[in-house]
Amino acid sequence: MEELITIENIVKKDNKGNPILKGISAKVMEGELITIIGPSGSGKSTFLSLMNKMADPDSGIIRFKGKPYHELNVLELRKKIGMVFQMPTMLSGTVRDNLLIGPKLFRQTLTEKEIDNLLEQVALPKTLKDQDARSLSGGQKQRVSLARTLANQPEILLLDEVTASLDPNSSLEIEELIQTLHQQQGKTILWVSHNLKQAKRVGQYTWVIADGKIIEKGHTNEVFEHPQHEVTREFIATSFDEEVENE
Ligand SMILES: Nc1ncnc2c1ncn2[C@@H]1O[C@H](COP(=O)(O)OP(=O)(O)OP(=O)(O)O)[C@@H](O)[C@H]1O
Repeated sequence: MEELITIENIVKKDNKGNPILKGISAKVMEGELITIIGPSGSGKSTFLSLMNKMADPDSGIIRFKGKPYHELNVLELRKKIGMVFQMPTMLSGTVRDNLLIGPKLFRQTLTEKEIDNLLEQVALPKTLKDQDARSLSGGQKQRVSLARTLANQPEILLLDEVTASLDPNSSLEIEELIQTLHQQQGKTILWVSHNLKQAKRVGQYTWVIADGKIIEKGHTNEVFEHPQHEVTREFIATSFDEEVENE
């Protein structure tokens, strides 16, 4: 399997010069589904935002298929490495209009059949394409948001807490859709999740980010069942307790 993203010792500072990411190195291989967990404020979202060049590291290098990010066209990169966020933002217009946004950036369009296929991939009825996107439910908006990213046929999906704003049923449905994309289409996925049960359920590999560093990475079951790092042990124990209390 090809090495898609290579991350070499990246440091990212906040606007006051304090480091948020303190030297992260890692590799993402084609077809992997990696869940990223860690305490609040540890740098997970910042890390993900560097992966599709929404921000640049202060030092270190990120490569896509061996090519440094700074040599790549940003739009092309974001087409190949798509991102979905916690809060699905619908632009004004219909579901169809929203799905056409990405291709339009490349002076391309989608046929009705392609639109139908995208809706099918995210388990939305075709009839929804003429509906005002802003009138949809939270779960439907997140599906459209996912379909909008898929319209660019990305090789990698970056998911930042994509089920956190959804009710438990919608959350599970989105989770299943993403797993299907991984299993049936072999999509490579980096998935930041606060929900540890979800991170454990869906992950093939898990990275733990704490205080701006990856302190642990490995097969998901290993990381959850036999964490090597004391911070991981504590984080998993306390977070699972909180999740149980919140149910
Ligand atoms: N643009 C910014 N300017 C200044 N500080 C920032 C900026 N973005 C993030 N930070 C800080 O960097 C740290 C890491 O934030 P980040 O959102 O990446 O963490 P996180 O692990 O995703 O947190 P959470 O789990 O709560 O979403 C935090 O202390 C945050 O306040």
